[in-house]
Amino acid sequence: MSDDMLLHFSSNSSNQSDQSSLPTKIAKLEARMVGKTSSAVTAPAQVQSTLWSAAVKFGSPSDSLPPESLVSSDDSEDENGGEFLIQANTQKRQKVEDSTLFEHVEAAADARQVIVESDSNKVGPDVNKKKHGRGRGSSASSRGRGYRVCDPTRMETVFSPSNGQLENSHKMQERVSNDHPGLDGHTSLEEVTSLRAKVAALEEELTKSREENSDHRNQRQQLEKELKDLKDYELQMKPKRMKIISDLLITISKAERQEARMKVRQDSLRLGNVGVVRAGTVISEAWEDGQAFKDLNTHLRNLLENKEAVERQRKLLKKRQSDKGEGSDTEAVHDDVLFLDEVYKSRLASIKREEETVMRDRDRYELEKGRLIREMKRIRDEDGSRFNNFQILNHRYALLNLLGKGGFSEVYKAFDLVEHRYVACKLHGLHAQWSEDKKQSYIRHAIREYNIHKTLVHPHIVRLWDIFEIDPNTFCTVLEYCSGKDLDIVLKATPVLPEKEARIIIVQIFQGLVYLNKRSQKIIHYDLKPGNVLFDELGFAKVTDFGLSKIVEDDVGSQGMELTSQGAGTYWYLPPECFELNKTPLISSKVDVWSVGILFYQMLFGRRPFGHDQSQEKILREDTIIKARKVDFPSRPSVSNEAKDFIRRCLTYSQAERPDVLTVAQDPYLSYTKK
Ligand SMILES: Nc1ncnc2c1ncn2[C@@H]1O[C@H](COP(=O)(O)OP(=O)(O)OP(=O)(O)O)[C@@H](O)[C@H]1O
Repeated sequence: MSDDMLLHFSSNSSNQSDQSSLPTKIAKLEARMVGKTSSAVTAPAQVQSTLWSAAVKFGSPSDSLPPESLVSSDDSEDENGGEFLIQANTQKRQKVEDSTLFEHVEAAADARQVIVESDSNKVGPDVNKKKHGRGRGSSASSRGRGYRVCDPTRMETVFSPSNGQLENSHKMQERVSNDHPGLDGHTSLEEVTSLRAKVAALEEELTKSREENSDHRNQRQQLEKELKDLKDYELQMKPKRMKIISDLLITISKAERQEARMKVRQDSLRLGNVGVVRAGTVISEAWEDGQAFKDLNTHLRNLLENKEAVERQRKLLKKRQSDKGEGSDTEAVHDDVLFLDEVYKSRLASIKREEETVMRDRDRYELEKGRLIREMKRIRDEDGSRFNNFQILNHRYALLNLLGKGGFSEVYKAFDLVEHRYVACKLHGLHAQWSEDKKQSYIRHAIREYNIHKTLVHPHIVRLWDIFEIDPNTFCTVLEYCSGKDLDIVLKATPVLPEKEARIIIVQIFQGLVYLNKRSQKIIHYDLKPGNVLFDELGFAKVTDFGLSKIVEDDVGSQGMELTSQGAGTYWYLPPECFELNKTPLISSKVDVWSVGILFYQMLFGRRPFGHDQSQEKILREDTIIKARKVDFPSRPSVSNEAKDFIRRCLTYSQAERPDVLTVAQDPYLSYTKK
């Protein structure tokens, strides 16, 4: 809005001030219209142009007269139309005059509002928010009126900030009153008074907002300082907190170690221990059975003696009967013999039942003995380990107790003090006496394994979190911790699993394998065996150990990739093609299919189908797997025909005919969908 606005307004209102002559003018115009003189169009056109100009300047589009309507009225050749035009224009003019007057007062008020707002815009974000709320209300009302767009830049040209905007708004108001006598009325004075009150209230609010703003700034500074102090404190406390957590974990682990050793001592008394045996000058270790085994053996011996005694008596009875011959009182003798024989038979049956119970107990003790021997070995390995004193590795992994020792590594349960979770730290040690070449080859192998494993993220594959060097001869890989033991330990405790349980394990392994085979770079695990299937606390099966894994390159033909590391792996679980000696074998994901078939068989029948009782060396020497053309199933335990057929498919001798991982994954036997 500018001075133009006032100018237009005053020109318009001067027309209006000439109201006394208006009826005369109208009469004249009507007379001309009746005579249809050319001037009949001119006079209303002037009125219209003034009105239009005023309307454009002040009226909202909806209230104002659009030029077309004026023109079309002008263009009308109809007599009555001409008369109507004059009346209509007169009414319209009156309307515009009224509205411009009203609009003008409001324009002044809004102008002040804008000034206050533009001032408050400089106050700060919080105040702005408040003002925006109000601003939106104001602009909405402007929209209703149409033309009064709250444009601070336009307003500033009228209300120069040189002497203070609010002062200017007062002046503006005065100018509006002076320029337009129509505003001197009672209503406009009231309006002005109310506007002044509004301005005063807004000024007060502005002052308050400024104060609030300054308070907020102070508060913010205070909070920033507090945050910084907290961060400093956190930084200072972090090592202390780590220390407290690791101390607590160490206390728990020490208690666990003590408990484990105590249990081993107690179990040793019951089940046996490793004793030192001297044979001349040679000292060796040998297992000595504990009291439970001794008692069991005594019981068995007694039962055997008892059985022999009863059988002896039975034989004598039969002999006596035959010695007495035909001449005796046959009927009475016969009854007596029958009676005694029945007593002996009954006793023998009872001895047999007792023997069976004792044998079952012995099997249970044997399993406990196996667990005890493993635990003894673990404790011995833990005691002999150089990592057994609760070190914190890489400033974050608190080593706790040894989980087990593999061929070249020790696996410790550990706590990640940064991520606050249990992990398994696998410590790979290079033997000091190894040649440099062997060390380098081992490191290359481990890095390769790490590079394969680190990219694998799947619920049925153990996660690899980290790798770091401990010293030139030792490095550590950090794995997802699986608290539920591995399948090897499970099968040693319970050699035969129910089909349902075995099947769900196989399904999970296949889900992991499908993931490996759907990646852009397919992976053959190549070392699937019970020890490489771990369970988490919820019982989810997870595949681990990618030390022998192969990445299938893109350019590999349909037959598979060349097996360059022949001889590695665990022979019970490898398919016939891996033992091919005449040429370099070609392998594919079908290797893993065979291995899972063996695993499934072992879970169901408690033994491996090929070379179960043979050593690795004997399997190789006797070509056990090369001869493994057909799989046989024991009659017990009973297993479904579907399971047997599935195993047959996995153990298809011919590599070409054996299904690959993705095909087996579709096998109906593995499907859990409702039929
Ligand atoms: N991520 C893990 N979570 C829990 N326990 C684990 C984890 N990884 C390995 N273990 C346990 O640590 C022990 C040693 O594992 P490792 O893989 O070194 O031995 P292995 O498989 O017996 O030997 P190798 O790999 O040399 O054949 C095993 O008892 C295994 O169950």
